[in-house]
Amino acid sequence: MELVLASGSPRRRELLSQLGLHFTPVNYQVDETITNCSLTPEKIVQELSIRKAKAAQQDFTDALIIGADTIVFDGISILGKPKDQHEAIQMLTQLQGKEHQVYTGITLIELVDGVVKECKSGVRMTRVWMRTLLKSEIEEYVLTGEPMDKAGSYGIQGIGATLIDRIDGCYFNVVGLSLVLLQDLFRQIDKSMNQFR
Ligand SMILES: Cc1cn([C@H]2C[C@H](O)[C@@H](COP(=O)(O)OP(=O)(O)OP(=O)(O)O)O2)c(=O)[nH]c1=O
Repeated sequence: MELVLASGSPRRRELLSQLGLHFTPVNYQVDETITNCSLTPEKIVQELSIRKAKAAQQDFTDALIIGADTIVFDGISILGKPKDQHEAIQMLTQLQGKEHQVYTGITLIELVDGVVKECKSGVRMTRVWMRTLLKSEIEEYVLTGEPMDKAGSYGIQGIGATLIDRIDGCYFNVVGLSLVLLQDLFRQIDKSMNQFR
């Protein structure tokens, strides 16, 4: 049985490697549109992590597939990755000087002989406090390019660290993959990470 990470995110790949796991990274185009506007942030990341894990199913027969999704919620709107620099500036203007929440959903699908044996999902939320930012600081940060592939338009693990006052909850959840949640999902389906080391 092989471990498959259905994600194009370099952060998620680094985090799995950090655990000493051997895995096959794959990246499929998944429709991330949410049509049901009444879905909670929890339900959205759960649903999208399921879609991402399912997309990889077609190419494997015996595998443990990981899918994940991260969004930012400030109590008003749900923020994904910005579509351009203008939107990144808008998001950071909205988030600065207050608290927001980062939600990451993870789904594990166990495939045996091409059939789904187990499918488990979980969600973690981390509270993040961003300091007050000057317009010029936001513009300078966006020009670094760092925000462009990140939910909420910042990366806590990079230059974005200088924008964050404090967090409450799992740091890795903000970066895109709560490792303690991943461990818990392995346990729920009676799998050990050691099998993939
Ligand atoms: C808030 C925040 C998000 N992020 C990243 C994590 C995710 O990679 C990304 C959110 O987008 P996602 O759609 O969750 O993931 P992705 O498009 O990067 O990869 P894939 O769908 O193929 O798995 O934002 C950071 O790296 N640092 C942060 O501080």
